Amino acid sequence: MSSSKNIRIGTRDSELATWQAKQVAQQLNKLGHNTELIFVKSEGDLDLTTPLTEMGGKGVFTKALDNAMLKDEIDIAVHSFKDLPTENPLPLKVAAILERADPRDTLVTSKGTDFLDDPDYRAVIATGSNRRKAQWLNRYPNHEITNIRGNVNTRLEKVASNQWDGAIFAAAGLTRIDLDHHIDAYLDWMVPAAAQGAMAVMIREDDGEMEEVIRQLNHDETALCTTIERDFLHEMEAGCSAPVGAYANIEDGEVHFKAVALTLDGEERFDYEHRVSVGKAGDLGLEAAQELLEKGAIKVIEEIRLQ
Ligand SMILES: NCc1[nH]cc(CCC(=O)O)c1CC(=O)O
Repeated sequence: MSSSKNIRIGTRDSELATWQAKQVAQQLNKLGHNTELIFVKSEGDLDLTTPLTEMGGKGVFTKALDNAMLKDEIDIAVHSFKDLPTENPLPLKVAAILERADPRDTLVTSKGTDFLDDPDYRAVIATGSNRRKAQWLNRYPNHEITNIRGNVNTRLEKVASNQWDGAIFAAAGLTRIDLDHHIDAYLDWMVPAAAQGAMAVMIREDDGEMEEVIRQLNHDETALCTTIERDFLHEMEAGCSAPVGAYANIEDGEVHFKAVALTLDGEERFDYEHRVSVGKAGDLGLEAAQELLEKGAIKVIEEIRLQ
């Protein structure tokens, strides 16, 4: 591809999405390509009142960018990989998965974390995610979860104004936009969302020229791990609103994979944990889903369908 033509990078206009798109622009600039950012508003950003779990779930943040790409208004789209549905019927594909940042969930509090040690304190914790809600209630059964929407900045303001005891955020989101000083605790015990902390770059399926450029940005280890996590999610037929977590990482040539599915009230959980050599990790996501469904996690999926 000639380096004089701009690569049109489509992104949502939130601070986090813009940061991520700029990151991709920088990497492309380093490879000698010119770039421009094109901002596209998504349904998920425009409607801030409907709970995410009721917005038709799949693709509320990605549909507008998909359409812009299909109409040839942009060449590539940058996404938080965890926001991308595992099923994509459109003639679009992921051409690169970038190196993952910190995958952990974190707690931001209004008055410190001491309340976590008081078993009688009935804390109110804000999150819009069923995965975070179910895992939190599993660990802190007498706490209350309140639903939230809105971008990272609005959610932080509400914690600061003491409306809640705390709210849960992805470490990667806060760190990328320099707000990680708000983090009061890293929730190492919480299993992250599939692909949390990773970015994906999408292209038109038939755009071979762009594919050659973009695939240079791929980070192989991140791609292997997030593929296992998303295979698991897909095989569970769980969708992004399910109380399901999945996290794979590579240590000493082995893939370590953890997956969890919980009932929405957090009372029941189904856990999977396994290590295999990198060469044998291809089917880990599928195996984990089959094992958990057999163990009883099918009820988690049925519960989410009835919602
Ligand atoms: N659901 C929105 C969303 N999509 C990606 C991130 C953070 C960045 C990432 O996980 O890659 C966030 C915010 C959050 O979960 O707190």
